Amino acid sequence: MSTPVIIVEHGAVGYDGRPVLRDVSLTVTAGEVVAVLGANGSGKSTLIRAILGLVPLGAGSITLFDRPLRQFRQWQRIGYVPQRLGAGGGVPATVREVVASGRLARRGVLRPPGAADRAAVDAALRAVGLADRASDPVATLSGGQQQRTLIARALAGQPELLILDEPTAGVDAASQEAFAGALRDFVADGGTVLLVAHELGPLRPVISRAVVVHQGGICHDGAVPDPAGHHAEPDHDHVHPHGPDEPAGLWSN
Ligand SMILES: Nc1ncnc2c1ncn2[C@@H]1O[C@H](COP(=O)(O)OP(=O)(O)OP(=O)(O)O)[C@@H](O)[C@H]1O
Repeated sequence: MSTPVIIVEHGAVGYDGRPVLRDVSLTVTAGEVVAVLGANGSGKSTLIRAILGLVPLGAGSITLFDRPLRQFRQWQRIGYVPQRLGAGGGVPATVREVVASGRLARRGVLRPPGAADRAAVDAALRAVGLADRASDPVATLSGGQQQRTLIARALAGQPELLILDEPTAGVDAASQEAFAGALRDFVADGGTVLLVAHELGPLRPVISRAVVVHQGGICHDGAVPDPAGHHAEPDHDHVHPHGPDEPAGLWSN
């Protein structure tokens, strides 16, 4: 039996007293790539935000790397890529600077970057195919390349677990392929992945298991459903009702 990395037991989460997740149980073990699927507003993002401690559990429990979430402090073991780049536009950061910011949790803010930091940033840029854009301002990149920059930022921290919220939504085909390759390498090196997805596309062969969130619970946990399933269809109508509440701290620190 593989080592559990995430355990959610009977988790319930709501906003302003309105339940979104009622009874969710999920275990992700080391080396898995688990896709969280489900209709718009079913609570996929809420599930991963709860796992990251960004929204409180109303009931149940979450364990990360054998530690109750409440006591978990080793956030450098987890790389998180939120759904959107979010506010903060206008900051003329280069791709390298953004990716290098993924090292901060490891090296501390006051210590200058060393050879290991530079090597990790270079490796992350190569993994997502952006080494040649390292000196360019992020704002000059396409949406897909910006998303790849965020993924490289998470990889640069050399996490053991990557949590990604719709990493390929609205992303060009080349970026999706680059991302699938980066994920494959990450898992080959012993990493574990939990990601929210709508269309799996090139990711499909990398996914080892799918869970489908429906009506506050998990209605499927197993093989990746057929693409004919409504949430996996490429032309599935998908809108983003999210407000400006994406956790800026995890992006900007
Ligand atoms: N911060 C919040 N405050 C209040 N309600 C919220 C908040 N975040 C999400 N919700 C609501 O909770 C429900 C689940 O949202 P969530 O973002 O988890 O769904 P999702 O499955 O990720 O959706 P999508 O596929 O559209 O990204 C939705 O009805 C949403 O409007």
